Amino acid sequence: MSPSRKNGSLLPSTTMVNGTLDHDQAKRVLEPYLVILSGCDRGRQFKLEQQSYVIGRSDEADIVIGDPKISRRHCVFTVFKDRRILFEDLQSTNGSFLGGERIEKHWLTMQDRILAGDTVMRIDYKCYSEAESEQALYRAAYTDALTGILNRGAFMQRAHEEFSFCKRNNALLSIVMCDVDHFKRKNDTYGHPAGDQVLKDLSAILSEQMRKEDLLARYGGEEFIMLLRETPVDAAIGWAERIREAVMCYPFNYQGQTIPTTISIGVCTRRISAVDSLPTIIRIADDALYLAKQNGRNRLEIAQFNSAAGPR
Ligand SMILES: Nc1nc2c(ncn2[C@@H]2O[C@H](COP(=O)(O)OP(=O)(O)OP(=O)(O)O)[C@@H](O)[C@H]2O)c(=O)[nH]1
Repeated sequence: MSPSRKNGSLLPSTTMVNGTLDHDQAKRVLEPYLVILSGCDRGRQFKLEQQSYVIGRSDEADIVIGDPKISRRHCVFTVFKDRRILFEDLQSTNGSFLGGERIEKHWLTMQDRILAGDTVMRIDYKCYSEAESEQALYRAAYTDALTGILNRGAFMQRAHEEFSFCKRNNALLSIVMCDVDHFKRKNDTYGHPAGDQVLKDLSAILSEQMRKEDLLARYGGEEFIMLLRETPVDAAIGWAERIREAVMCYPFNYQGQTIPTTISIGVCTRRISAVDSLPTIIRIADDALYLAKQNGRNRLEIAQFNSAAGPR
């Protein structure tokens, strides 16, 4: 099956027997994918199954891109029945570009590379198995094998982009670190696989509580890190308190054994200025987490600042 050119777009063609596809053909059917070629989401790809996809930074977007230079609702890809795809910019702040020129509306071909913020994307037509093997490579590089959430390296890469944006815009940022209390004891009491199950369930609880536009990663063994965009300190505290309670009330269980679990949390909220650095903000959140441990665990501590230089 080779893609054929029609109405200016490259479309996949498929051979059908009696109007239907046999199993092998079905496996080779080419479907449209949105592929992210560069920027903080490089390597991600999304199968375009719906009629339209809004791309943006906010929770309301169908495809959320972490690039801080992308608008909350930046652009939309509309997939027509004949599989042609129309690109439209949604009056984004920084615009969308093709070949160096700002575009509002454009019928896409597979050669087109759209630039939005620092993100370059294009449409590709792939069969399921090809897309699956590429997704597997992406997962291995950017996600944690046990929990499926971002790994530390991928988190730092994205968090640095977000941090640079916050610096330029003097924006609010919250870093939340959390760590399972007495996790070694759980491994010792219930076994390592039970400990693994706790980590998987915990990451699912945290994921559920996150907005799509925020970041969650496994930072170390039983330590997780979250970056909350534009979140004032009261909202960050309320959110952290909710996850602490959600974890405390969750019936963690492994092979019939109940595993009571709590977490300690450190929160650092900061309006980011030119003097700030991401490692420092993370260290301060980690110090607050350490304090939460010292003060009895199953609690949260908030890092306090009295100057641009650091915490009180
Ligand atoms: N099951 C499991 N255990 C892990 C994993 N990664 C790290 N650990 C264990 O997590 C435990 C962390 O123990 P500590 O750093 O002593 O901390 P803790 O027992 O949680 O005590 P506090 O943090 O002070 O409440 C160690 O026993 C590690 O072996 C993992 O992927 N799976």
